[in-house]
Amino acid sequence: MSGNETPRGPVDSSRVPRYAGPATFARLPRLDEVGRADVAVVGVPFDSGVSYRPGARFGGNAIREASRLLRPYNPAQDASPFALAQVADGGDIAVNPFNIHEAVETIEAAADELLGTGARLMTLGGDHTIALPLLRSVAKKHGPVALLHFDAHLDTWDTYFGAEYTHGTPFRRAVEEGILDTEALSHVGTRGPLYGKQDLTDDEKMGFGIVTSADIYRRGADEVADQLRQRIGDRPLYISIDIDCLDPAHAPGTGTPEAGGMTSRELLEILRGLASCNLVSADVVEVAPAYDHAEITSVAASHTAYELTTIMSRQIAEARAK
Ligand SMILES: N=C(N)NCCCC(=O)O
Ligand SMILES: [Zn+2]
Ligand SMILES: [Zn+2]
Repeated sequence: MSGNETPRGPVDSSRVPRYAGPATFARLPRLDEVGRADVAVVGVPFDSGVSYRPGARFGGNAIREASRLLRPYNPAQDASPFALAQVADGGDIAVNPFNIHEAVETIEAAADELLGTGARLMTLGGDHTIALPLLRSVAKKHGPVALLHFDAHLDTWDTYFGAEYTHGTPFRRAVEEGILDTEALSHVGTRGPLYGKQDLTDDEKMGFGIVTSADIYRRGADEVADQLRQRIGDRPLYISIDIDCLDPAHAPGTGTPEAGGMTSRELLEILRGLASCNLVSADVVEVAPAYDHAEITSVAASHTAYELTTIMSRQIAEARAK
């Protein structure tokens, strides 16, 4: 969309019931229907990097299904994200499930192509392995980026069974590759048992700060968001959200659940508190619908992607108005 075209929004739910027709994210047009987008929502059906329960390859489509109920106006951010900018569903990146190295390359190349059109990416995973190629691509465009990583887990481990590309290792690889701005890296929602204390020492050496799920409970979402915002400043920011950052009560449909997590309300409120950050792209990963009930997890993930999309759309509209 150029500056003065009106974005094409979702299917009108007062004319076509929201449960009818194919499920694109938020019932938005497909990318090939609008030509180009300011925000491209893409699925990455890949889960060959998991260490425990598989099934996140089905996450993107589960989120799309759950997102049928999203409405066009977001009161929490006082914005109509799909009117402010062209948001479109770019479909899935087809990746090889039998060759992780090839899959990682395919994801990076597809992200390069989409970012090359000027779009920001809202990626629906897939397991957390996919954050590495996405960050590589984003860093090619913006240089090393600030990272907010919402997750029960650190995902800065070194290898599993000798494998360097897994869902527990993307952020160590990213630090090694110099694609993250090590002055502005935070995990949010961290909790649960580790392999040893060294995990934390290593993680700190890489430059990460940690806001545990207990910190969020004690200090509240607003204070946490303020602190994160200060650390990030106006750096280009990537937000990676592993849905297992939520308590299993709020997100049972995931592969490596850990008790004692934040609520979906806390996650959404922290994100809203980051609305002024320069969000260049984001992902929501690790939704595994086979373990879900009543779409609890995919509803939470769809609202999470909606808040992230709203932040990006508002910034695109503001930049255009200048
Ligand atoms: N990224 C996610 N969801 N989990 C990583 C867990 C790695 C482990 O099994 O220790
Ligand atoms: Zn996790
Ligand atoms: Zn993760």
